[in-house]
Amino acid sequence: MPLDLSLYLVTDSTAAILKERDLGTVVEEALKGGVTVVQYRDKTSDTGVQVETARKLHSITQKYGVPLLINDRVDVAVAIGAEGVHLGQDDMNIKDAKKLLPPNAIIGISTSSIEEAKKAVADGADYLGVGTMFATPTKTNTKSMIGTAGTQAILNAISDSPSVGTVSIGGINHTNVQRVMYQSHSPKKGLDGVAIVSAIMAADDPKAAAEEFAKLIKTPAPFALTLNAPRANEAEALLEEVPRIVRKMVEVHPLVHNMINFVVANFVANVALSIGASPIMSPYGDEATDLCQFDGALLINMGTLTSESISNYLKAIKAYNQRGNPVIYDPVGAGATHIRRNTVRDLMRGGYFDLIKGNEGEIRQAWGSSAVQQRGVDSGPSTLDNQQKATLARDLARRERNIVLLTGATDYLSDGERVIAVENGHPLLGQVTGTGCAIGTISGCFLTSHRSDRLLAVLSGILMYEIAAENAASKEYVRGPGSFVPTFLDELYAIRTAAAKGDDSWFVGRAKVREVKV
Ligand SMILES: Cc1ncc(COP(=O)(O)OP(=O)(O)O)c(N)n1
Ligand SMILES: Cc1nc(C(=O)O)sc1CCOP(=O)(O)O
Repeated sequence: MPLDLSLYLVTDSTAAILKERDLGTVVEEALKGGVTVVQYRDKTSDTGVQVETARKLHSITQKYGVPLLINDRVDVAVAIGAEGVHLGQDDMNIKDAKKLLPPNAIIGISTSSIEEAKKAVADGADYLGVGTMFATPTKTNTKSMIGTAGTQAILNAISDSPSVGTVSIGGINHTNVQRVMYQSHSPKKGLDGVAIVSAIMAADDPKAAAEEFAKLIKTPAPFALTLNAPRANEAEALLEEVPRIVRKMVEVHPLVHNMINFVVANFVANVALSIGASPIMSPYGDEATDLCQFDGALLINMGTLTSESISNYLKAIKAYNQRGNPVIYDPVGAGATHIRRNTVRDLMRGGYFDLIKGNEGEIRQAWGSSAVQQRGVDSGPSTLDNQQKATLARDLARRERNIVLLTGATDYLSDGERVIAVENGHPLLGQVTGTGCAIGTISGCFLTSHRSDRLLAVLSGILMYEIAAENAASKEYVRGPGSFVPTFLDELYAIRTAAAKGDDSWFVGRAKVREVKV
């Protein structure tokens, strides 16, 4: 029987999940919906009951040509002639199980670390259950929550073993399954499938639930990043495109939905209006289901975080992710408090960000560096040299499979392959609140209007913004931050007006951009 791990059902006979229903009926409905493997998992029943139940399930799975695996109990698998077993780290080891099972039996093993995964591969496992992906009420005594980043690290570590299958388990549902598959992918090895308990077993209609999973697994994530192959003289090649991308953004007149801190909301809305976009400021997560229908971008800026913010952010991220519209994350003050550090972790687990934008301290926190302690929202003294900043931006973008912008006197922008350094801008930008936050909004406008190369889209936005700042600062009547702000808005408006007329002279010879090799 061929092993297709793509939609792997793990049974659960507890009242909370199975309710009053018959296990065999629920499993059969799930099989009709497209489940490709069934694991009978029962941690409490006596051996006799397990053998009887497993035999009944086997008669059902055989009708659908789908393998039945038995959780933990090699003896039960042997007794009923099941296709294989799924073993935990504390169960019988693979070598002993192989002695008891027929030669072609499938053996899977639970793994939550690189060491466990490598050992399982060396011991001859056919596939690995990799988890726990996300927290789940189905199993609360899980060893460690590894998320997509931990899963990707495990896949990377065993990428020289292409024949070993992998499924992710824990908290996977219809909303996150595409992101789990997409963001867990390491350069050489991806997941073969997902293992699901409650999202199918507890569903009112297990057949429909399985059908929906099967469809989602076959379809690429709506936000899947197309990596444009680096070209010779990459920075120059990108620059040629910038004026056209700015013109396009002005024509599209994108909507940008800002969930932004109250300190800067007014300034940021004015920046968006000046460039020709349509801003809406809405911190209310339930509104996102309507707002995302306008196919604009969502900005999450957690500058003035409150106890309600996180659930509102997660609702909005879910709505925009499902629709495939861009989501930008500005983890303001990410390392300042333990609440913000946890929020970064929870939001990154909770949804996909097309762009993560932040200063050095914030990007290091998003990466998961343990020793980040920010004072307020400032980055604090830099501990990284320029090459290390470029590498950090590249590594985070590669791991998250998105775009990362690390801001500073020099901005580093990466899609995980290319790294572009931008040295435009003016010191007065650092004297006004909201100028950094507005880059998130600007990026949203450009990501909405140019979707085929997200790095180029963000680069175009930064250049429009920072060249306008230089133009404003150069006016003789600008004496400091107070006169800079209105002049800056005027200069953004001037570039937007020129672009609308097809006049690209604002850009000629102005970009200070280079490619960084890391
Ligand atoms: C595919 C898959 N992966 C992991 C598990 C682990 O669950 P469980 O049996 O509860 O735990 P351990 O026995 O591994 O400690 C699974 N059942 N299936
Ligand atoms: C059985 C199991 N094993 C896990 C692990 O991490 O090893 S998590 C888990 C439960 C998964 O249930 P649900 O799909 O309902 O979240």
